[in-house]
Amino acid sequence: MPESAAAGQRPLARAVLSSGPRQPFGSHLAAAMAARGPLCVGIDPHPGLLADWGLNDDVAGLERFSLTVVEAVATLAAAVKPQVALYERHGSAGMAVLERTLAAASDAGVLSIADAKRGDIGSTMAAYADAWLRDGSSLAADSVTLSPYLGFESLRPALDLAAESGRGVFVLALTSNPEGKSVQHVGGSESVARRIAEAAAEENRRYAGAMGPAGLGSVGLVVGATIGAALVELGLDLDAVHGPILAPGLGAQGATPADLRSTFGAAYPAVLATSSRGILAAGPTIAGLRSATEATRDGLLKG
Ligand SMILES: O=C(O)c1cc(=O)[nH]c(=O)n1[C@@H]1O[C@H](COP(=O)(O)O)[C@@H](O)[C@H]1O
Repeated sequence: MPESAAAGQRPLARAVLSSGPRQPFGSHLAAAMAARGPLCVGIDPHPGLLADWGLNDDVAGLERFSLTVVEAVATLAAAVKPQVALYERHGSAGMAVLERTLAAASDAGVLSIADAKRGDIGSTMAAYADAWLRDGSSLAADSVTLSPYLGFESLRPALDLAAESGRGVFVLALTSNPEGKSVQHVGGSESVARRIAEAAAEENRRYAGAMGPAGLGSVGLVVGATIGAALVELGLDLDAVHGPILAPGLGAQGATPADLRSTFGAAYPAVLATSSRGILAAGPTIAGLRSATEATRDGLLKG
């Protein structure tokens, strides 16, 4: 029996785990990206996609959709990213489907990123951390997206619990939506986004000993593939972060693999590109989803 299952915990994605003690999330992700390529498949069960797949916009449709995506891409993608809002809109039964989706991803050996974008004052943040990052929680994923709008340090309970439990976080820095600029670019050369990147770098330095040979920390950033020249304009040094960069915007939001390479430059090896609708539109067949995933991944590898 795997050591973590023996301890009564739901195991991290086993396929990318080497044997031995639990490793930090950044090491798992680096290994998964090296083995499978730099693609995360977003699981976004939008009502329109459910309809296109011939499914009802209900809990049964949600479950069929989610488990089909996991089955199709688990051996091809470095990670899957269920979008929490699209489960939450179905109420408690929808959240139960999310739990089963996370469990299915773990069983299938693919890392999970719960796209929950959580952020609150520290005492409440501790409860969010318990939900998404604590061993034994039915919603615990391998990592979670966090919003630092209440201040990076307000995320402390999640940062500490992630480090303690071998999980990871992705903190929003430069988001893919055009409105993000109105907050994230404020401050010019001392921009909000730059402060977030510096705080993430500092956090990864604190846990540098746990980084593993691949050198990826477990505190990642979210930086959209659609941001154009913002990294240069704002002076963000993503190399110094030493963590994974989750890059949404590929496909449905218009970014191409070539955009990713030009946007991220020397930091590209740390970039985990994520696409949801661009791949999900190829369903409902497993073969369709697999071929869209492979084509997207190959595009990223070739640039
Ligand atoms: O944190 C995210 O994943 C995220 C951050 C961001 O800046 N932009 C962004 O699109 N996302 C998420 O990434 C997914 C993008 O979906 P597609 O546009 O369909 O590929 C959605 O689930 C968004 O919520």
